[in-house]
Amino acid sequence: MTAECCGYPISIFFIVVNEFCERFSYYGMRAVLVLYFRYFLLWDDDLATSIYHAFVALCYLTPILGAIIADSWLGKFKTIIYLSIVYAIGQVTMAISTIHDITDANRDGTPDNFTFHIALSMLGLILIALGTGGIKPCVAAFGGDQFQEHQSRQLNTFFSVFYLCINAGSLLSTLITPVLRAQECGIHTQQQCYPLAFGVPAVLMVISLVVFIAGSGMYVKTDPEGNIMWSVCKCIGFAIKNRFRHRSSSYPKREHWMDWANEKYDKLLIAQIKMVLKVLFLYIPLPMFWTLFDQKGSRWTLQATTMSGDFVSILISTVNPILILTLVPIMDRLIFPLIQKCGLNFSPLKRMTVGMLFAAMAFVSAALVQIEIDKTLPNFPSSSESQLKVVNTYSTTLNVTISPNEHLLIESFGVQLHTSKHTYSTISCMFVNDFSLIHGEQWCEFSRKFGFGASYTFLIPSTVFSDDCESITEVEDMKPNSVHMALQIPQYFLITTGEVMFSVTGLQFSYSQAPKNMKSVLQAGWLCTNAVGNIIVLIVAELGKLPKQWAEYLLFASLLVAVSIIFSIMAYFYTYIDPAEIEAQVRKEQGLEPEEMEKETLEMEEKDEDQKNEQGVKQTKI
Ligand SMILES: N[C@@H](CC(=O)O)C(=O)NCC(=O)O
Repeated sequence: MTAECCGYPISIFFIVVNEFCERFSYYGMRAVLVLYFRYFLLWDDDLATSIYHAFVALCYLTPILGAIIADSWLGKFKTIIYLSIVYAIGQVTMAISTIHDITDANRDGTPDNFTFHIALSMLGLILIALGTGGIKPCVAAFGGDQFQEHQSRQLNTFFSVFYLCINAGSLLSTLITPVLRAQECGIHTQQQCYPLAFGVPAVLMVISLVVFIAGSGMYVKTDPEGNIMWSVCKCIGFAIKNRFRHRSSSYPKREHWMDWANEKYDKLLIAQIKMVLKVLFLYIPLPMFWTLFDQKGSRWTLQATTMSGDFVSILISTVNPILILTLVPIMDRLIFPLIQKCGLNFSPLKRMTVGMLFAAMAFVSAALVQIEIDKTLPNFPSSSESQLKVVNTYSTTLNVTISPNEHLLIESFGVQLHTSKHTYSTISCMFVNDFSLIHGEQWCEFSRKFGFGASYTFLIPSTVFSDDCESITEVEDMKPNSVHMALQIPQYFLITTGEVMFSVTGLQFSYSQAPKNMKSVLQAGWLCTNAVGNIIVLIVAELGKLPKQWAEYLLFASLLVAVSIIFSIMAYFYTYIDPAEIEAQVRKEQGLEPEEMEKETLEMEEKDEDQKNEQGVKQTKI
């Protein structure tokens, strides 16, 4: 019997605090990672973005490794501890790799040996990906293991609270670590403080580990049952081979193709594999949701850069966790109970379908915003056009004729300021409020707000300093961004509502439909849908360039609607199961472990019928 508080096992307190600290560590490090690549390692945008995406994809591929280790070898508890140690070492390695003084022998403020910093940071990132991905399927499943049969309502609430902790950690760290980076620190020279920005997440990871270990005495720990993954693969392989051997129509058909493993494998294992395969089959369309969802970090952020509003990047990266923190309680406490009161069965798979439709609507909203933005963007010359700018400083209007077949020779001008030889300069700046021209003791100052996205040309006559600053003419080549970024709020609201319906429910569903010894494996399968979704984004971004961004948004929205229709059909034919009951039935048929079975039957009878309805559970025999 585990210690309880308000109907919840006390041990889950340690698990949710552990998750909060771990997610703080992960998202905090991620918030400054691209900046570190760009401004510390001095990589270009493309390399920085590619390595960043490769790292994120790796983080969602390693869960399968963690699940195999947990379910087959070490058990969830030990796997979480060992991989958290690897994770913390990775974070510390990463933080050390950002100390510029280590290789700054000439003390000029920049590292002298970039290879050292690159090698150390790559090692750190690999360890972090192994750690964060490895523990990810185990922590949620381990949290679920703490609940007993009669606590199914509390179990659902746990998954929501778990998701809240993820987003609280993400929100705080996304706000804090960029501020830490902006501080100055160093031994020989003062530079932007990357060691602090990466060091604080490393400390949080150590705290996360300590909190998890502190709860040791209270956890329900289930032992791994041998190398389950290997047995599963062998059993599936045998069923396929056996089916092929008996392909002639003279052999009687079997109810399920996995029944062709009956000759050699335990009925219980076959029943468990059937449960897992049914859920994995249902996962096939799911990556499409993540394909859209993960574009909020790329396409939508880029969209925001063409809109007006200050502090865009900080606000944008926190909109999602802020909305999650508000929407999860509203959904759990208000919307879902209300739907249930109306007598509607809003089962997990229906919620996930509706979640997908919300994500599709978010992309329609993004397309509408894009159409508004496009109206305000300047027309850039296409690959078959040139653009001429004629600045007429003559005292009267001139006619310009352009001969269509004439070839233009475009000269490039020097771009250095403060030298009299150069006549033309281009400066791109952020937050320009003051702009001064200085010539010896004389100066002209322009003090006003220059809009984001705008481009200005200042025509300076040769007489300016003998005449006066008024003779300078300012031309607005490109208008400032005028579509306000507040217009993005509906799309963020829609995608986050979709996330709550899809992701939180998917997490619960993956746990509830998995046999006891394969819970982490199914969590890993669930996380893999995210990795595949990210890979689709990379492929589509590379291959399918549509001429108009809004058209691409609509294409993604239509694809997700099509996928959600397919998913709803698959979901219609899916029968919710209670894995424990099926396992007990199989054991009964095998005449095994009577005492154990009696206990399970008793527990099942005690189950609250209402709680079953809430989950839309229909008992069935596989
Ligand atoms: N909403 C995201 C967090 C974020 O993007 O800030 C989320 O909950 N992700 C799930 C996770 O496990 O990190």
